[in-house]
Amino acid sequence: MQYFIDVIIPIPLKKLFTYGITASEAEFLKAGMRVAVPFGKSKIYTGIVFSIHNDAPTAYEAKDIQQILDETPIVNAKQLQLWQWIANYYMCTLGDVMRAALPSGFILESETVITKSNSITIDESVLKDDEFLVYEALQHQSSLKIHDISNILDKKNVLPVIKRLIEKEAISVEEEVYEKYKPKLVRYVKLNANFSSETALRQLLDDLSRAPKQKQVVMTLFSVSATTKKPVKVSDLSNESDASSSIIKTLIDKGIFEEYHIQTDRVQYSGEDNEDTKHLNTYQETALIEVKESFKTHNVSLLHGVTSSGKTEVYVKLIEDALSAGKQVLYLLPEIALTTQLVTRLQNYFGEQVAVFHSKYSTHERVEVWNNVLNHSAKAKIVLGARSSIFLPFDNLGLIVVDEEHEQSFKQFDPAPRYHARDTAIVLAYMHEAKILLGSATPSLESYFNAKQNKYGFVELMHRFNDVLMPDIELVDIKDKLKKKLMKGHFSDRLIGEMTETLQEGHQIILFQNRRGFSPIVECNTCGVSPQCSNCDVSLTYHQYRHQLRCHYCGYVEAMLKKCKACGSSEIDSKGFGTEQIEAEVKLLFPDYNVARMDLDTTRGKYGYEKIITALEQQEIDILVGTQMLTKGLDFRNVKLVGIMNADNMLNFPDFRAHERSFQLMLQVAGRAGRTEERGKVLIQTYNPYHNILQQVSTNNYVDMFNEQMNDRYNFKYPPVYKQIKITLKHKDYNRVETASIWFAKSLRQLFADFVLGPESPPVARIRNQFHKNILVKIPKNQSLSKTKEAIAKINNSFFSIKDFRSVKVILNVDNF
Ligand SMILES: Nc1ncnc2c1ncn2[C@@H]1O[C@H](COP(=O)(O)OP(=O)(O)OP(=O)(O)O)[C@@H](O)[C@H]1O
Ligand SMILES: [Zn+2]
Repeated sequence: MQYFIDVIIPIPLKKLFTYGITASEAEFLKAGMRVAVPFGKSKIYTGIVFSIHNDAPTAYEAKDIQQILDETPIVNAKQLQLWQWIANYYMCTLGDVMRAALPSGFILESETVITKSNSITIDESVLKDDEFLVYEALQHQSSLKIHDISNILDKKNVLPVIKRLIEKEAISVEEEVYEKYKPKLVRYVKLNANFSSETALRQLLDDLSRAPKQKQVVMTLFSVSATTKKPVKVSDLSNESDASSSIIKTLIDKGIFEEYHIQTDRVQYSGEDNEDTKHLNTYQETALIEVKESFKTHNVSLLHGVTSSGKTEVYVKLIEDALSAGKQVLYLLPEIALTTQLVTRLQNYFGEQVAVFHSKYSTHERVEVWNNVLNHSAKAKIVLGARSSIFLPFDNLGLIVVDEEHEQSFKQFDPAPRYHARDTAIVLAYMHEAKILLGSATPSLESYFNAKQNKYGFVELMHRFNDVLMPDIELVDIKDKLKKKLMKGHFSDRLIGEMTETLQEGHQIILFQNRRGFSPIVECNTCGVSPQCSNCDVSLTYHQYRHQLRCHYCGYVEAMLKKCKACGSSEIDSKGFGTEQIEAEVKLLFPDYNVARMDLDTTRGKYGYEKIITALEQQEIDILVGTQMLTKGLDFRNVKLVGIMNADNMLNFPDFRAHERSFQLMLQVAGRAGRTEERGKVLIQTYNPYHNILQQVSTNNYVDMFNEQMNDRYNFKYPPVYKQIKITLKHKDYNRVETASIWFAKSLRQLFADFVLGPESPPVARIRNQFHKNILVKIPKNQSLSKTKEAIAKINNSFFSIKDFRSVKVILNVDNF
């Protein structure tokens, strides 16, 4: 009998690839293990075993695998099931999903770069001959590709050697990957078990009466362990008892204390201010009961709770329940909201059971969390993570929380899989028979719609914690202010007045400047030409700080012009305003106060964002100017005033969700004001104070907004009323992409008639020298989504059988909003 495996390879192949294995390999292998497999002429990939069977492929001769890389599966059956759902629903390949799902540390492949490990020096005698050859080569070259190593060793299958070298910590994969891989060990002490009986203990204290310092330390250990019920760090004990570490050492040497180590996670949990969970107020209590009640009839529930109502505390109670039922918990958040603020809050409740999963972590840190979840480690009972944490190897989920569920960043736009983490999490919860709670102060229309349709359970929490009033929101008409000459730069007299008062009272201020679609561009005052990116059809953005012009699409940079390239005039002006300019103006208006700025430029680096947040918390900053980043569920104690510099540019953004998003954004920023005792104040500057959305924002009227927007969605056939698939075609030759997109749209129209829109050139028609064309397919509720996708996939296949179109890139984006 012959044995075969179907393998997922991390490249976009339409089908799984079949390889031959021996009978004993067949016995050993399980789905979810990694194997090294040859592919194409000389490539080797890390693949995941999908299934084991006896059917030889008919279209090709199965090659043999090179090597088995795992002893036990690193991907479980539920994950493989989820991967299939994603590939199917989002119209991509299992290879695409695999690449997104696995931390890159798990995927060795031909393109992998190997470097010398710089952390330790290796005892060369432990290296086998082939290992030594590679190791030595790396003493002379800074990095090697896998095929270089193949050449050095003169054999094809080099992955086992590399794997051994990694295990011996002699090499690193992809520079940063292994450099930080050194578990941090923290010293703890406990009382030796010999003294656990009361008599033994009394005896010990008697014996120690002649060593009062030591006795004191023993007593402190007692009281500390009694209050925290957690492991006691040597450092904490030394602080608490005011004793030097040498006294603790004496106690350890005498066998009275036992010393032990715990490997701490990368995100340090500072067990110091160990809080018991807070008591819920009556509103929260009611909401909690209602959520539990809704879970009796629904798997998914939506918690609509106004800003600062204390949704987090409600989640905490639900998490406690899931944990005590022995289940795992996933707490999903938008990337940017994953700050120490929330991490610390949860760690105060759940200690080291919380693991954090974040894209700013090195792949090795991610591998570590992966393994902790896989092995049911006590350190990963709760995973707090961004989008990609839905891919972790859970096998026993009891609860998923999706906080800030309206956030757009849960959707991955590029590359494939173009999945939405909230929607995928719902499927994940279903597979585990777990409950899932979506929470937001400003729910997405689709979730609220589903709740109204009773597809989801629905719970409201409409009171701020502490009974603080919702902030007072005032609209300031800048057109009128301009006419009356009451504007200084971008600041109205109202805003300046409120700012002055707030600062005098010792409170802090947040100024919000939406950047999207309104970046500062440069224009020649003489001929009106503004410098364009040479690769993309957009104007370059002016960055004052570096005195540069940049393209936000491709990253192109040039120095700021001295003269207009078109007419040579030196009268060049910057139009529009970004955060930088607001910051500069504030500094002039309020020279005696500390001003800081938070946007993509100031928050690079792993902790860039957190540094600014901490500075604001510590009140080192009086006025913070920032973009969207400011909106993500942050909790500040002393911010009293929020200014929204210009509401109009977000409202006018060409997107069917622009109004919904503006509403969410403004209410979220407004929600940062007045979260403790005093009511906060929000000023919104606008040219159009009668705009419905602004009226709805100022009265905090979600329901009005919902009804009005839903009306538009019905009328114009948009989600959540219709489903939507966007097809983007790209090519460097405009004519080719145009012909191709016309062909594609025509084929679609034969099936879907009026529900096909386009092809259209997007507002930015050329990016990185590629021309784009978009086609939109709208799918009414009564039309089968899966049949529609099948039909599109078929058209896509015929498309690629046309020779002229083969070089055109086609992107399918399901739920592209
Ligand atoms: N039961 C409680 N006891 C004590 N403090 C509480 C309680 N509930 C909430 N708080 C405090 O109130 C503040 C707001 O709570 P939280 O951050 O959970 O609100 P939220 O609903 O998540 O708001 P947002 O949607 O704006 O993020 C926090 O500082 C929190 O510590
Ligand atoms: Zn560009």
